[in-house]
Amino acid sequence: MTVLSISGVHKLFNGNPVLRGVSLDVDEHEVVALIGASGSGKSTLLRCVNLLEQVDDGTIHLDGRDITDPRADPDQVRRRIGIVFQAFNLFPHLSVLDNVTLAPLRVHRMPKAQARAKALALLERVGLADKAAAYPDRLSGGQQQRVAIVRALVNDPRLLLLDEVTSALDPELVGEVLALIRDLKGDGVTMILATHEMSFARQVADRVCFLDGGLIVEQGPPEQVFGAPREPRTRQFLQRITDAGRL
Ligand SMILES: Nc1ncnc2c1ncn2[C@@H]1O[C@H](COP(=O)(O)OP(=O)(O)OP(=O)(O)O)[C@@H](O)[C@H]1O
Repeated sequence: MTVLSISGVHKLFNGNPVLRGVSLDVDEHEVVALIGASGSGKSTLLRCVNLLEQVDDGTIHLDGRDITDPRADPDQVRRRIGIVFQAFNLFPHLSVLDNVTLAPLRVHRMPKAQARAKALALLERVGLADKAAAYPDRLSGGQQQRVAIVRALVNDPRLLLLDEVTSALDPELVGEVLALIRDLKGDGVTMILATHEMSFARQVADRVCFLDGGLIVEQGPPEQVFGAPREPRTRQFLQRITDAGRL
């Protein structure tokens, strides 16, 4: 079953095309990794899916509904599509629990007891129940990022978008976030992740899409894209990464 259908999406910034006709269908329980050089449009694509950016052309359907229709309610859409960024963006003046329940309570009008119970269950699941009352500055980067992931999951989204979620972490903290994402995959969470970590894409993705110049140039199972890339541009990109010692 198709959860997300991106069709012919174009996005321009100041007249410069950043997405040039991207089409991508994501199935339920599928994990899709977006790879590509800096500036290839990975973040912009995720931001369009979450309606943080408006597409200039094309459509995006979630469960068959056109979310790029101007009549679509962005708050409703964002309840169904969680997003986690490289910078965890937790509110420093709110406890972990309040960070997680803020949007459900303020934006989505979830009853308080339900939001609390849901948040605590998720924090328990990611091993952070004992941090519910703590403030973000008392947490490590890896813990903060796990809280940000919990915050994105608290509405039981249909789709989770992960934008470079390990890039701001010290290397020794990356593992705990990757382990959580692998667990979520095991639970059947549908995800699109943009990453510079090829080993991560290789380990968790069902499908890898290589973006170049605002287009998906090649896509396939990780073993094919990494092991036997068909397109010269994919080969060049992977070669550069290998030369930099990052593959
Ligand atoms: N709000 C904006 N205004 C103007 N230009 C933007 C904006 N957001 C992104 N861009 C430009 O769009 C292009 C694609 O950026 P994007 O962040 O989507 O790439 P990316 O593949 O995610 O890169 P990275 O891997 O570095 O995160 C870049 O040239 C960037 O400078």
